[in-house]
Amino acid sequence: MDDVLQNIMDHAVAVAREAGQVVREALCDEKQRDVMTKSSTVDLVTQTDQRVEHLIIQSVKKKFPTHRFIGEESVAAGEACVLTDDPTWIIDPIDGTTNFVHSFPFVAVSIGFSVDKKIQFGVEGKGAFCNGEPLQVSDQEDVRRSIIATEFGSNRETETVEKIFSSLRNILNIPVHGVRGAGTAAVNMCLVASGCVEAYYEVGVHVWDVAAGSVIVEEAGGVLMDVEGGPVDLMSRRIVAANNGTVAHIVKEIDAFSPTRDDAPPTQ
Ligand SMILES: O=P(O)(O)OC[C@@]1(O)O[C@H](CO)[C@@H](O)[C@@H]1O
Ligand SMILES: [Mg+2]
Ligand SMILES: [Mg+2]
Repeated sequence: MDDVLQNIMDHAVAVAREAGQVVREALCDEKQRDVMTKSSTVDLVTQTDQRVEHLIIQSVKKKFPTHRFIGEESVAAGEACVLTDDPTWIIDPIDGTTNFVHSFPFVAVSIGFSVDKKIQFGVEGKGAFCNGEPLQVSDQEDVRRSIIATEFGSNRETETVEKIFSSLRNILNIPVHGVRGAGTAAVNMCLVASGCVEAYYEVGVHVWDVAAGSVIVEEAGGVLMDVEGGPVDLMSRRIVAANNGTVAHIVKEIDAFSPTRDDAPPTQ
């Protein structure tokens, strides 16, 4: 990794730790978990999400004034969600806000950094690490001996819920050892990277949920795919992250659909 990128990554790690501390403290303070809603009554946000995103963006802007941002809460406030070739920080200040609101203790501060529309950190084969320890995906080749992670998302339209359950039924019927969900895409992807689960899939994620996790999975030796096979498109809101190409064949069991893309022009 060149010095410039290393410098950017060091800053990302430092600001993620600072943000994590704010989230940790807010978990113990009911007032900081006061809930508001966004696209639906189950799409939650708190002042802490907004505060943490602000903290990260201000900190980065000070050091790298020309860089661009895609932040979950900035997009919710009306900013464009467009990935250009420019250096861009892709931020989910709290991935797992529902967990956070309920003190269910799995949340992540998710920060990805892209240049030329490619997530950069780790792409040079330097590996993925958790507190200095290298991460490695599971070597399991048999999907029947696998744990698969997924989520139910926040879209409760009948047709969407039917498709989610249809995929889940197909996967359970393989049969797999188990199905799990941490309530956060970023944590699910880190679980794939650390070998605790063999694969994670979801339709309905956003680019800020998966940008950082995608490179962590790849650097830990895993593969990314679209839910119908083929290359993943981080703006498509569909993802499969697996330990290897064999387990990634769960794509055959997924009842795929196409939510509105993250980079779709706003409707008038
Ligand atoms: O809203 P948040 O807490 O940042 O995102 C969390 C989450 O709902 O986003 C994904 C679906 O959009 C799910 O994987 C995950 O559970
Ligand atoms: Mg999220
Ligand atoms: Mg979030």
